[in-house]
Amino acid sequence: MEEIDHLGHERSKIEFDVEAMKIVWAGSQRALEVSDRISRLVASDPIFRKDDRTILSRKELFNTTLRKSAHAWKRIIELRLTEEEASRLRFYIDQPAFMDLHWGMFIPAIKGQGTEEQQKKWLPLAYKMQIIGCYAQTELGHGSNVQGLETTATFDPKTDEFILHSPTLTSSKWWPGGLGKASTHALIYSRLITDGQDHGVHGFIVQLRSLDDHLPLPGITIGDIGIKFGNGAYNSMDNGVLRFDHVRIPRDQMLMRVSQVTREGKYLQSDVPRQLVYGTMVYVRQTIVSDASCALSRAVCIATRYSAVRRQFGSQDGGPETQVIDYKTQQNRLFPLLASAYAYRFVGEWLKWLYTDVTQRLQANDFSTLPEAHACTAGLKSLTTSATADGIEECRKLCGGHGYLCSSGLPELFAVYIPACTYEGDNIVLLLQVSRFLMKTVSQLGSGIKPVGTTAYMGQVEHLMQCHCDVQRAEDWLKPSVILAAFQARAARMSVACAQNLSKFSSQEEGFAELSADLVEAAVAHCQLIVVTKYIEKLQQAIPGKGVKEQLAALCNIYALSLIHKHQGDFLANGCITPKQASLVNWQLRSLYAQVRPNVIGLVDAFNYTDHYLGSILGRYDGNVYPKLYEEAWKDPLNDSVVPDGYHEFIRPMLKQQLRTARL
Ligand SMILES: CCCCC/C=C\C/C=C/C/C=C\C/C=C\C/C=C\CC/C=C/C(=O)SCCNC(=O)CCNC(=O)[C@H](O)C(C)(C)COP(=O)(O)OP(=O)(O)OC[C@H]1O[C@@H](n2cnc3c(N)ncnc32)[C@H](O)[C@@H]1OP(=O)(O)O
Ligand SMILES: Cc1cc2nc3c(=O)[nH]c(=O)nc-3n(C[C@H](O)[C@H](O)[C@H](O)COP(=O)(O)OP(=O)(O)OC[C@H]3O[C@@H](n4cnc5c(N)ncnc54)[C@H](O)[C@@H]3O)c2cc1C
Repeated sequence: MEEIDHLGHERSKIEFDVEAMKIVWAGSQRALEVSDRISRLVASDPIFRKDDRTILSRKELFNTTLRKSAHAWKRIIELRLTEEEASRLRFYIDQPAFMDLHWGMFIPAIKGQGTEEQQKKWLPLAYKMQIIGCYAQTELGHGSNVQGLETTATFDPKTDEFILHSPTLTSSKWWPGGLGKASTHALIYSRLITDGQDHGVHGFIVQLRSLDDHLPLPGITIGDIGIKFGNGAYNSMDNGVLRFDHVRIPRDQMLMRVSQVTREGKYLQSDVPRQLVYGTMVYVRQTIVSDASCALSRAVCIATRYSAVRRQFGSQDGGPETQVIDYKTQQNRLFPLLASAYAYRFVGEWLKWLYTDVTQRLQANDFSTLPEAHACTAGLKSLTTSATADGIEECRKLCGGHGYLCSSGLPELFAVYIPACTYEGDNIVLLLQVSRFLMKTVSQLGSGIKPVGTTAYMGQVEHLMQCHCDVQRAEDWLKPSVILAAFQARAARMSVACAQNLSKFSSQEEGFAELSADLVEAAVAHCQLIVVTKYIEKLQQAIPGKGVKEQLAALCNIYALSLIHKHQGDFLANGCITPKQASLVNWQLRSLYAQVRPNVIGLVDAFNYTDHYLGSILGRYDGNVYPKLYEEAWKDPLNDSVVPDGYHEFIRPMLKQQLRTARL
């Protein structure tokens, strides 16, 4: 049967080169080729099917995780996939699994915190999957406050061993992914005690399960922590609980790049900063920013295609009703999310560069950029995941009732995504780290230390405190210099106001506690400025392809102006813009929406997602929504029988009872 493209009319209107945009989104021609090839490989392999995920029991679901992971690993070896291809394979399989923590945290932690000797011993085993590792930091009683962890690792000089122990219930490790059922080893974060002295939290490699029969080793109690939010979703992951009862490990299993314990039990600290113990979190937070663009773009792709298919009201003379995407309210909700997906893509690319740069510097013992790398990864992780979680839910609402069906793909996407606001650092806790960094920057302004990198704008603080926005007409809001000046003035004024208010308290800590809500808002303003700046810098590069740069520029303006509109309270209260200028923002936004409207299907096609990856009937590439929704409904297990299983036991007696009552 001939396939009809129900979105063909939309595609015929596109004014830019979609293939060229695909390259921009993927990062390079080669990255697009890899992505395209691997996504098709996954889509065509029945073991990677995922359409039944929301109706599987927890055990069945976990079993598919094991099957998919083992099959993926087999394919990686058979096809000799490169690291980049393997990571694409993981992405398109699209099921959280213990492998994520093994490759995403266990291995990076050994690389970042292990000595050369330790890396030589453990990495080959981990790379060949002869051991499976997880990252066990969080405890039942403490997650955000890492310094508050209670697990102890006490050195015993008699045997040259550490004794791992969980002294209280709240010291039980709780949450680590892969810990519950799959991992054989863990990187355990615990307090190091030598000679009765507590040296704070350090990392230790600990074997948990036998490599022969997978049973827990003596002294170890271990299991899964239970069902999490939503059907399917993150329940494919075995987040675990773990307790130690005086478990002994050799001394050389403490990761010793940052500090060491000698054979005699002496504690030594190298000149590497203590914060490197937190280095793996910096690495993962950076990856989470790029992941945000993927999750948001996926939801936006579904909502955009469906909004072009869906029609409500407005039929003239019996003609078709209006496509819901043509309602200005729909555009005002959807297009800023589309723009955000592109914005997070570009800031994610930049953050990856920043992380690579700081890693190279660390290897050369240059620690100067570590505080900025920490602030940027923490802040952007927080900003992008919060906006993405809200954005996915908005996309569900943009799809009306059908968005609530699991077959829309949106409920599972939302459920799997929202913990990103919590894991790798609660978003508020992370923004408070950014605000500490900002307050330090402001306090050093008079001391001759020139702010650099993402805080360089603070160097012009005197100008930023009194400058006036130059906008007279709506089109003036299209000038990058005008947008940047407004965002810089807002961020600087909010930070300076916080610093001034902090100085009114007798202690810094008291001030921080009291003003934390304002400090968080200042941190958000700073992070939004980073995203806007990096997008504008991206547009200064050569971007080939007919109309591609124009579309990206329109989206950049939508991103920035929709933020000014949303946060106009900040901009107005701090005198960065006038009420008249705020209203011109809306005029300009409407005109930008009209400019991108014919191109939105092209802009989501450029993500190059397969129907398998999208996992959504509403987001199908061909827009053939209604017949497929109808077909899908009949596949529900409830429809296996015409009369439901409980009819004779429950419904029939009720009906008969009513009949008898009625006769009475
Ligand atoms: C089948 C295919 C196979 C192939 C597969 C291939 C690839 C797969 C790859 C997979 C995917 C890749 C990656 C993804 C992996 C996983 C992601 C998915 C799931 C997520 C799993 C979740 C894991 C976790 O959640 S782990 C636990 C995370 N926990 C936290 O984040 C805790 C948050 N708390 C903290 O970070 C800290 O406690 C704190 C809040 C920062 C406070 O710390 P404290 O020491 O008390 O600090 P302060 O006193 O405030 O500060 C002291 C000083 O230090 C500075 N600081 C703080 N942190 C850092 C840091 N990280 N780096 C540098 N500096 C830091 C701070 O600013 C201060 O500085 P100052 O003294 O100058 O002011
Ligand atoms: C799906 C998932 C997977 C995870 N995987 C892992 C893993 O693999 N390994 C691992 O070690 N951990 C893992 N975690 C744990 C995760 O890292 C922690 O849950 C996270 O760091 C938040 O810590 P918490 O749970 O202690 O939250 P809490 O700190 O208890 O937060 C509770 C509330 O208190 C607020 N709050 C806390 N401190 C402050 C403060 N100083 N100022 C203002 N407000 C504050 C928070 O904003 C939040 O609203 C995972 C968690 C989840 C949900």
